[in-house]
Amino acid sequence: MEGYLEGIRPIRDLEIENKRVFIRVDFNVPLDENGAITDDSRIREALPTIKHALERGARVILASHLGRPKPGKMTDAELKKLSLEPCGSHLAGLLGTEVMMPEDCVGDAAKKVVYDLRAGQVCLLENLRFHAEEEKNDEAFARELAEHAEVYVDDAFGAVHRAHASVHGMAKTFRDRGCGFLLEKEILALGKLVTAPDKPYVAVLGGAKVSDKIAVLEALLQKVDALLIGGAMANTFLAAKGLNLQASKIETDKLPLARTILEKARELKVDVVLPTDVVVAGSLGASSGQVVNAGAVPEGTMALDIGPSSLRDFTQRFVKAKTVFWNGPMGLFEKEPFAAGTFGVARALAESSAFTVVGGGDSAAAVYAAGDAVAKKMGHISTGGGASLELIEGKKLPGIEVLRRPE
Ligand SMILES: Nc1ncnc2c1ncn2[C@@H]1O[C@H](COP(=O)(O)OP(=O)(O)O)[C@@H](O)[C@H]1O
Ligand SMILES: O=C(OP(=O)(O)O)[C@H](O)COP(=O)(O)O
Repeated sequence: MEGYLEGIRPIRDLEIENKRVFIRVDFNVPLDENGAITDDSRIREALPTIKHALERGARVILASHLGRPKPGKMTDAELKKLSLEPCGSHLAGLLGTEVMMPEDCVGDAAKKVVYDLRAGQVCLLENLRFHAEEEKNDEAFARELAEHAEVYVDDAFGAVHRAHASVHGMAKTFRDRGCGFLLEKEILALGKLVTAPDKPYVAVLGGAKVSDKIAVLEALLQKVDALLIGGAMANTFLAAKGLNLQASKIETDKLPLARTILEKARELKVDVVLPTDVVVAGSLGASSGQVVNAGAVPEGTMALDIGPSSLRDFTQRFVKAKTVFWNGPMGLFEKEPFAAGTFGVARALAESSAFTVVGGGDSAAAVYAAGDAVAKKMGHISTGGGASLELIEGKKLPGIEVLRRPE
């Protein structure tokens, strides 16, 4: 896996005893309308790094963004909904220790909490994006954040594709900088898919939009032996092959691109497997669906899931595979009548002996929704949606590159 971790020191090699250690985490978790956390996996995944630092007597300063606040353009009440307070309280429960929470990430309030920390104590700064300077990678803001600590650790994989102050600008000011256990695990798992995947390598792509995933489709074509396409994305490909998908979600402006991708796949001898049957209904809110041949979608209906034959075709590909990457649901899996394809792929991957990597976003949520037993059997479930796709595309990510040190 040479390359991806080169020059990056893992936290276990950093001297952190009694030091003030800034750990950038990604606590950008989904919240319900009452502000309760609906999926705490990003917080749980950061625990090994936080515990490691606390057990070694570090003074731990955690920082994260939450959502996309627009400081100056949102009311105080709207901003308050994006406070990290629920994450801090939840973390305190998971750690069984107090988590101090200053009301800001910089300024006197933050400094007081940070400088009063004793060895083995932890604080969580307030949402970094309450300052517009965070997303602008503002130098002065980055310096203010950097003043909090002597060591910088990035464990926020979900945000490494952002050149923001807490991920990029401040990191380069530290001689002692490195990655946490989560970031290391993500880089190892996803980096292996880019550099040396065991073959046969199968990619399963789904979700709503071809346009969001063009770059990753093109990058994957260079690496994989088979590309299985489901979800609304498959509709566009089926339509590109001349099938009438009726009222299904299709990106008509992407039909030429889908044809180009199919052509390229033929040249590269990559098998593209599209659904042969689909589950259709008259509307997104329908209480049941009907399985039909992909070439016989009835007028006025839309394809909302892959059908059982398609699921069998897909599953068969996992049997011989040594590596599988999955991103994007196979259908409208949030609705029970259209969830079988997505959960079926999740269960089949759990049973497969291949090294299975699930890209973040909806596919990770679907794996967790399929149950603990399914999630535990995956090789790796990424905590980053956008970040995992950009890494798979082979892009250099600012939050990773900045951690490299030449010596
Ligand atoms: N056939 C379909 N018709 C309508 N919506 C679909 C279909 N297949 C998938 N979706 C929807 O696409 C969304 C996920 O798309 P996307 O954001 O591209 O995936 P991801 O978050 O995994 O990258 C889900 O909300 C899912 O319900
Ligand atoms: O949730 C995140 O991204 P993801 O939805 O692509 O996984 C990260 O926390 C980054 O957030 P951003 O896309 O608002 O910069």
